[in-house]
Amino acid sequence: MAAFMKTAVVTGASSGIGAVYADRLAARGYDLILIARRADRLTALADRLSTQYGVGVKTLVADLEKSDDVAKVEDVLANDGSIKVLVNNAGLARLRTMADSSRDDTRAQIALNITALTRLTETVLPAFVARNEGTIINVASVLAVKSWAMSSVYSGTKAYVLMFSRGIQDELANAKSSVRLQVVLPASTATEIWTEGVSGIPLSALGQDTIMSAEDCVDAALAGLDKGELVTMPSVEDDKLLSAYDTAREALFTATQTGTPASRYRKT
Ligand SMILES: NC(=O)C1=CN([C@@H]2O[C@H](COP(=O)(O)OP(=O)(O)OC[C@H]3O[C@@H](n4cnc5c(N)ncnc54)[C@H](OP(=O)(O)O)[C@@H]3O)[C@@H](O)[C@H]2O)C=CC1
Ligand SMILES: N[C@@H](C=O)C(=O)O
Repeated sequence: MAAFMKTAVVTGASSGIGAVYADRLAARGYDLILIARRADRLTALADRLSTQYGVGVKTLVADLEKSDDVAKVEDVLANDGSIKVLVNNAGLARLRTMADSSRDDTRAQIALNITALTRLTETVLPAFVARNEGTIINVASVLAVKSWAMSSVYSGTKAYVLMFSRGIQDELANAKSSVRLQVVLPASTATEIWTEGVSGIPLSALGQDTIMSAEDCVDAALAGLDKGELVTMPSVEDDKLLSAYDTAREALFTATQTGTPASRYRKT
């Protein structure tokens, strides 16, 4: 039975980008498991999506910064063979300098953006690989390739998401697997992350022409998925920039494989 059903899991579905993923995946006929902390938001979204699209929607209230709650989610995911898509979207930004950051802010970003995403990926990946089907979408950020003075920890977590995803993509390609992993790097998107209480920066402080709607972001990301992209940057017009970045990265890595110190470091 599970083989004929298709369920998508979306973390951080109670607002912003995650809520739009939930909507778009429901429109594509997926039953949903929606995860976040705010039960009221999840229930309201579940009611709307099940009515609008006629899909089954379950909600799972979990604080993914907490190991026990992640374990609860892992348990659900590990025992549901109908899961075909995991959107690792839940994320937290605390944009402030290290001097102004608390250790709790740092811990929370690492726990949610890195640890929970890794654990949920580890949970679904073996079953996807065994069935040779399934899609993981990891939401990183353009701040995976750029660190500001105020984004050291956040950028570090998103660089992890990018590199973690790229390694798994190589692994899947080497195994000629049909399992897909797409990593999405949104730029500034109009969501609740841009509030004093979350990132510490209100949306009004950003260049207004740099902000994308969450709907445009997710629709572009899904268009990238449909095109077979591994890395999708919804706001980048010139896609050659991404291939140039990858080429430079590969060239730099290859140049490290010499076994000898570079001449500028040798005593003359
Ligand atoms: N908006 C932007 O400019 C950009 C966003 N991103 C990334 O997009 C993703 C979605 O963020 P966005 O939609 O913008 O922001 P929102 O703040 O609107 O959404 C964040 C989602 O994550 C959930 N979440 C936060 N903390 C936890 C937690 N401890 N446990 C479980 N769920 C949690 C929130 O739900 P709840 O509070 O109910 O738990 C909410 O559903 C994040 O990974 C973010 O880093 C990347 C680049 C740009
Ligand atoms: N989520 C944003 C910062 O808060 C970003 O990634 O740009």
